[in-house]
Amino acid sequence: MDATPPSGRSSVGYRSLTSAGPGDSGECQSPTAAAVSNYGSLESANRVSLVSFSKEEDAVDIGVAGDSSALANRASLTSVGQYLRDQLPKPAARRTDNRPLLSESQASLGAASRVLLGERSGADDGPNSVGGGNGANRDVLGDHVIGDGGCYSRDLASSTGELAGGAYYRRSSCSGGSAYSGRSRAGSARGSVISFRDVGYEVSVKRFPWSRPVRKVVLTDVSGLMRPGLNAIMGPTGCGKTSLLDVLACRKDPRCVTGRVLIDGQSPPDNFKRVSGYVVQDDIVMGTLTVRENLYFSASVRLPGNWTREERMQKVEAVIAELGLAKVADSKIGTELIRGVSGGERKRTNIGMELITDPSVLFLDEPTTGLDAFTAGSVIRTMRSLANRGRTVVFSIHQPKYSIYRLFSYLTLLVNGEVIYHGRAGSAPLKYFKDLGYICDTHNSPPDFFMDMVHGELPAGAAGGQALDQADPLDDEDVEPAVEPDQDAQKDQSNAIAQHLVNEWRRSQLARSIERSVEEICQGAAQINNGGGGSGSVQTRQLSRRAYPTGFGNQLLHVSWRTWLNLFRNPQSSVIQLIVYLFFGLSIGTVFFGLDTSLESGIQNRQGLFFFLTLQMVFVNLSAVEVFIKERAVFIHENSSGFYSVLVYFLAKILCDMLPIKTLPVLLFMPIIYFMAQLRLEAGAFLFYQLNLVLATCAACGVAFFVSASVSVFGIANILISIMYVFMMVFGGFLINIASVGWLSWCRYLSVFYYAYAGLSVNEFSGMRFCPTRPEPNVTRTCKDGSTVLNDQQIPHSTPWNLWSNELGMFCIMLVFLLLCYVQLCRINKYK
Ligand SMILES: Nc1ncnc2c1ncn2[C@@H]1O[C@H](COP(=O)(O)OP(=O)(O)OP(=O)(O)O)[C@@H](O)[C@H]1O
Repeated sequence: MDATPPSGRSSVGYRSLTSAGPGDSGECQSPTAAAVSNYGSLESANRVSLVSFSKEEDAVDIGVAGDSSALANRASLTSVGQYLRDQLPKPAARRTDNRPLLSESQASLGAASRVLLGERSGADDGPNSVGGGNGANRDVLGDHVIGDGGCYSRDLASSTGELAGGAYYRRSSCSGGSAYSGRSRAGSARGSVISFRDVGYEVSVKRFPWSRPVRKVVLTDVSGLMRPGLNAIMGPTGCGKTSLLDVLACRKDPRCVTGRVLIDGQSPPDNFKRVSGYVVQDDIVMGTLTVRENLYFSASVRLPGNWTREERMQKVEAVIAELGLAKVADSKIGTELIRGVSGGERKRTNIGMELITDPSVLFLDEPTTGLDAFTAGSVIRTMRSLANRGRTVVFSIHQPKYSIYRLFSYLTLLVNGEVIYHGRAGSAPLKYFKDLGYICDTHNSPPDFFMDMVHGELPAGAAGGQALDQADPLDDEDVEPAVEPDQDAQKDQSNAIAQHLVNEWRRSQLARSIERSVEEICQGAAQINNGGGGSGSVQTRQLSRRAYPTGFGNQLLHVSWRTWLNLFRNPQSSVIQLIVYLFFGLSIGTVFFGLDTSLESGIQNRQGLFFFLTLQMVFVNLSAVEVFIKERAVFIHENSSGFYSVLVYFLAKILCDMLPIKTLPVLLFMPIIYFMAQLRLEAGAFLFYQLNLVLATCAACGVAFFVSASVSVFGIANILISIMYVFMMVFGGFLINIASVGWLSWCRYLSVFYYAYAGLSVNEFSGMRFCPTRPEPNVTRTCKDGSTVLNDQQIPHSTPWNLWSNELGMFCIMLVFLLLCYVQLCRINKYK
């Protein structure tokens, strides 16, 4: 075939896949890739990879064989001794666990030497090993036999007590050794192997809230392995990429998931979400904080409590260096108002937040979405370098450009929730599809080819087994004429092709081999469980009980610190609130200036003033409904990832948001009104006035917090809080005489307005006397006591309890709604 790129066209990026070579049968394939795509020839793959790749990036064409060869290459470039030293865990400054350091070193040394020597670990595979079993398995997971995969085989066996090196297993497994007890340097994590069998995911969908739920199948019988390296999940939009990623990351509601997911051959521990890294699609770092501050926050709450501040800082610096963020480390991330770091740097900071714990597995949901091509490339290269250091990186991606695709180690292609390919990336899938009669045009990028294929948009011939590269398909005569597509026919065709590809995959040797391997892993897991659990499962149970890496006090300190910093650096809303209070104080003080005790105006003006005061104290809290809605995504992610407990987050909001932000303006500016209006000039009465207003605003804020924690949509929350406040206002006692509403009069006890207004009235009117100052002809008017005014309004006032019961009422409303708010925060669905 003629593999020469057409002149004048950019083909540099495709060169490695388009060159002819041994085993090349016409599709986009390089000699090295072609050699390795023959799954049976593992040794030859190693040999080729060892001599072929001088650049780390090139190694990806052959998947893990490439990874291991890259490691070996590096080793040969430096020196074997140095390489081995690099692979060994560095002695910790102070041990925090009682695991034997020596056995860790021995395990790693063994692993490293096997990589260097190219030893096939099948030789010492245990009965449960991935690489063990029949030849077909060995072919499929041949890549597994070397390096990390080989470690896995030994690790699984070690957990049954057959081999030494259990410490290694515990560290690399998702039971979280690295997260809680390891003090490894950045990048020293060992990737776990995720095996999944017959995974299904179904959701109930309602067209309208009142409709009957309809079951929607999102994933069907998905099986496979995610190994150390860069594991991409690709497919057309809506095919279930994110769903599969979430199922593997244990972030989907288990009630909707069927099948089995194992981490390093064992069931994921309860705290798997906390020991693995998960980077959500939308960036959720605090925009007002710098890159370093965000990372330090993660280090403060996610690293074990016995780490010193210096050690945490070192870890942060290591992550900054690892992700190439040094130049922007002290720049703010950015908000709508603050211009911050670039999109790629923001994404890398998100990744860094997860890398702080050295997770053995890192999940990323569409990490390139919203980024330009260059930035997307730099993010994937960052992920690639993390994978090169031994991590298992699993991510969903839509349709990357070629230069990104060539960095993938493994590829999972989904269509309509089913697998059509799972295995090495590079040229291997092209060969697989070519065998099915779908040929990648020499000008086409593999990701584009996959999408065209599943959508039935391959040019005639390419889907029929004929190579298009006999003639240049971009010659004018060969360019297909633009035809208006028939949407329905196209959809039918694409569904038919998708079904055909799914059937072919199920029938394929590759799929069966992978299934057998996964089956063996599952059986191994069953044996471990039947045998009372290996050391790994014991570790898992212990870590499951220990919910958070740091204590309550430490979490509260750092979450409060971040909340404060956020408020301090984003002062607009608090400053506006202060200005509103100042304006309100001065304007109301001016209007009600120097209230007298005349019968004509003294009573009415005081009642009007108390009405406005109460109104202001309650309705100023309308803005508080956004508190939990705005941070909902951050809270869900951080809480489910084990940053802090719900109680810590809740208390931090009360201590740093509600108390200072709500009470300070009241204490500062409401005395203006008191003294301008010349209310009762007694210290006790003044202090009671302040207390009354503070409690009123806190109770109203409690109601707003409850609504904010219950609803995720700001518009709905706004309507709900308005309705609740208006309901309370109706029973406040100043718009309607409470006694006149009959049996509904009990509703006043649910009203902040009622308590606040009654408290102010009793405080002011008790003991006062209002007398006529302007005589009116033919009318005899007498003075009126304050107690008569209160009696007229059905406000009890005869005992001190009548006064203080209003404060207690507001305190109880605040407490009840805050408790309900806490319950709602706990109830928020933490599954995606
Ligand atoms: N909780 C859910 N409720 C209803 N439908 C859901 C739910 N989760 C997933 N789906 C549906 O399942 C399908 C697959 O969703 P998923 O987000 O996994 O796809 P995707 O391949 O990641 O899509 P995209 O590339 O557009 O992000 C979609 O049609 C989606 O609407």
